[in-house]
Amino acid sequence: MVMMKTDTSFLVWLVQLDWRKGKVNPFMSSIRAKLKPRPMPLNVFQDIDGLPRIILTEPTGSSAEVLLYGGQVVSWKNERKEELLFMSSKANWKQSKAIRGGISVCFPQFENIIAQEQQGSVRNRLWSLDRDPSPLPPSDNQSSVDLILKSAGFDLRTRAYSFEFRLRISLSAGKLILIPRVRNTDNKAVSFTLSISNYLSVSDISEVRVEGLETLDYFDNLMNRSRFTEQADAITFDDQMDRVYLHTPKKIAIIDHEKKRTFVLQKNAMPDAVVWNPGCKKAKALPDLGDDDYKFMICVDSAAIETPIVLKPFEEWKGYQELSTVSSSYCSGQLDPSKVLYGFHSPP
Ligand SMILES: O=P(O)(O)OC[C@H]1O[C@H](O)[C@H](O)[C@@H](O)[C@@H]1O
Repeated sequence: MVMMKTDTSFLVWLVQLDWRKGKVNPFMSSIRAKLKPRPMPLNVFQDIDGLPRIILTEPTGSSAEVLLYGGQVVSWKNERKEELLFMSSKANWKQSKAIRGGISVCFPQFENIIAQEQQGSVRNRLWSLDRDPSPLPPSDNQSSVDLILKSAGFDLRTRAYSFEFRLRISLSAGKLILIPRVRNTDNKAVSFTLSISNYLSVSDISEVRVEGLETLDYFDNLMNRSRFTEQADAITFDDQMDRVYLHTPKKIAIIDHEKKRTFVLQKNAMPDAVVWNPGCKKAKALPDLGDDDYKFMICVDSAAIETPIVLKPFEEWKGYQELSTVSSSYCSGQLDPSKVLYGFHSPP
């Protein structure tokens, strides 16, 4: 038996041998296949509600959990095992409705066109693992997962067209990245709106400021979608809020004074941002939200709402969202929000 120093040099030798023979030897091919570095298996398990759940981990100790149901991220913990996403205390974990909390995709429409399937139906469907995420490189199975939802067998009713929705979810130290892609697999042009709905966990909504949206125009969903211009220096919350901010900068900071933590949301190809907190009254009216849960959550979503995305047949749209956290001491005046939003240089 020939012993080689490394698997790689042995493989090179096998390839050269096959090449010299001008044909593929099945015996050699099977040895080669066995020696090929195998990707680590995905960490998938069934939770108590029978929902397949994928656990992502990375070397500093942070983790994320993703459900095939809805392609939804239901947990993101930092290296100190603190949960960063909000999950409703009354979330419905059965496969019938969207799960209130975590990060979900609202597609192919943001508005509530069909009463039973508010904000798009992809969050109420069982996604699959995407074995071929190309042209993205294959993902590292420990810290990344690729999901796909194809419209085949999918009753869109008001929007009967075919598409493939791919979603890569990647975890790294202090960061959670989502790359949504939509391919039009129909033979006609299609249009859609979407949002990546981020339920962030906060200490107390009255202690939260959202920065980066000042001076922008927004639609107020609580005022029949009337258009206003933001006058405040930062968004603060003392009641229900439901707004779509238009043409936002690529970075938005969500500053939690009490926790001394700032979430930084960075996004691409999704020009709008939804800011939602149900406040006390609406929280009581939502059957899958605890009465006091509104205090501990804020939704800041990456979205494309004002101008629908139009795809020609077989064209693909690709978005990007990155969530990260930085510790902050805003209440003691140490955090300069412009540094969080624009780095250490002043905005141009
Ligand atoms: O109850 P859902 O369909 O999950 O929607 C929850 C909320 O999502 C968004 O933020 C919308 O702007 C709100 O109008 C809506 O109430």
